[in-house]
Amino acid sequence: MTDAIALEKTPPAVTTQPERVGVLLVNLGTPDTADAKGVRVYLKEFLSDARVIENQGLLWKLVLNGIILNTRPRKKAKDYLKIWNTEKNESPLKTITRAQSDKLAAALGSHDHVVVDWAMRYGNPSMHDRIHAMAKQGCDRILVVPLYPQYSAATSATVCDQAFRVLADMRAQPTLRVTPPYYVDAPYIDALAVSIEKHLATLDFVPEMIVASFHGMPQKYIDKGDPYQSQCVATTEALRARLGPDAPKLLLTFQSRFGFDEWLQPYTDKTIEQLGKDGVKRLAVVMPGFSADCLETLEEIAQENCEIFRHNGGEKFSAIPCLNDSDEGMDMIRQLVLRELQGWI
Ligand SMILES: C=CC1=C(C)c2cc3[nH]c(cc4nc(cc5[nH]c(cc1n2)c(C)c5CCC(=O)O)C(CCC(=O)O)=C4C)c(C)c3C=C
Ligand SMILES: [Fe+2]
Ligand SMILES: [Fe+2]
Repeated sequence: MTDAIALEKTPPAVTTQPERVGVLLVNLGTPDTADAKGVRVYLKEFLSDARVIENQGLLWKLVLNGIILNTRPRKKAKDYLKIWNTEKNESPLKTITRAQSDKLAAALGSHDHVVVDWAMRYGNPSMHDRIHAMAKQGCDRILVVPLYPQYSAATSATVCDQAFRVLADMRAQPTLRVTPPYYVDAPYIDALAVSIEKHLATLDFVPEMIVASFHGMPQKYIDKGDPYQSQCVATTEALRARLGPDAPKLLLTFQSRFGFDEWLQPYTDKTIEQLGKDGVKRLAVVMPGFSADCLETLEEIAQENCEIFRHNGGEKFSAIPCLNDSDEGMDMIRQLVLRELQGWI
């Protein structure tokens, strides 16, 4: 015997609109406002996801609701304010993801039955709203594009979970495809190399080395089988090979540790501190795992880690912008999407 499912009455199975194909770019999410209230709402949704914090037991619920959500939002709101896009009154992650979506739509303009849109896994615009909007526009096929070059259950998998959750109460479901991780795809590695070379050419110094800093995760998730770390290693090796032997040495590290567990090592902040102490004077940092600049790149790396480096003897520091909506970054997304749309357009 199966439980009854409350299927929605709309949209109708037969639409008068032509069949369309949706392409939905999805990034992590970010608060709607740079104040404690906005950050609290966002963190509650984010940190209540069992893909992110796997043990959602009573102890975690007490820690989350009793401590984290009462202390972290105020502190983090101050950090968000430092990087906030005041013109649009939104977080940079939203501004950049929207720009990526607009530019991809323009690049795919010749395919007039393709609808490009963007969403956030946590917060707004929600995947629920954007998938329903696509269905209403007649998209009976949707390509979901998690904007994470390296797969992890905490990022890519939760996007898939959410997409299928949204479809769960639809009577006329669109067919879904999801782009795979692209951590060693040539267009991605090329785009990273070009963006690094372009950025270094704008500096008044040559870095002695480049730190390739990826978002970290608890070591125990890797021990249980998450392939994230090995994909970060593969990206770094491919990038090193692509940059060639004359480029500054590339050093792999992991940033953004959260909580008391052991996270992937070496830690970015400790490495940068040590490099300063060891006499390195000129440093650049690239963040290949982030498709768009965000709190973790603009505040944690470009501000906090720059301070750490200078405090420990470093002199020149530069955070290399993420691929964002740069020409090379957009060309990479376009190629990825066109490859995965094969047979649909
Ligand atoms: C256990 C907690 C976390 C895991 C696992 C995690 C993995 C992970 N995150 C990103 C990308 C981003 N994370 C961002 C912010 C952020 N991440 C965590 C925690 C975990 N992330 C928190 C609590 C926060 C919020 C800020 C804070 O309170 O410290 C962001 C930036 C969002 C923004 O608004 O700008 C991104 C992007 C990846 C790729 C990843 C898996 C490897
Ligand atoms: Fe994170
Ligand atoms: Fe952080």
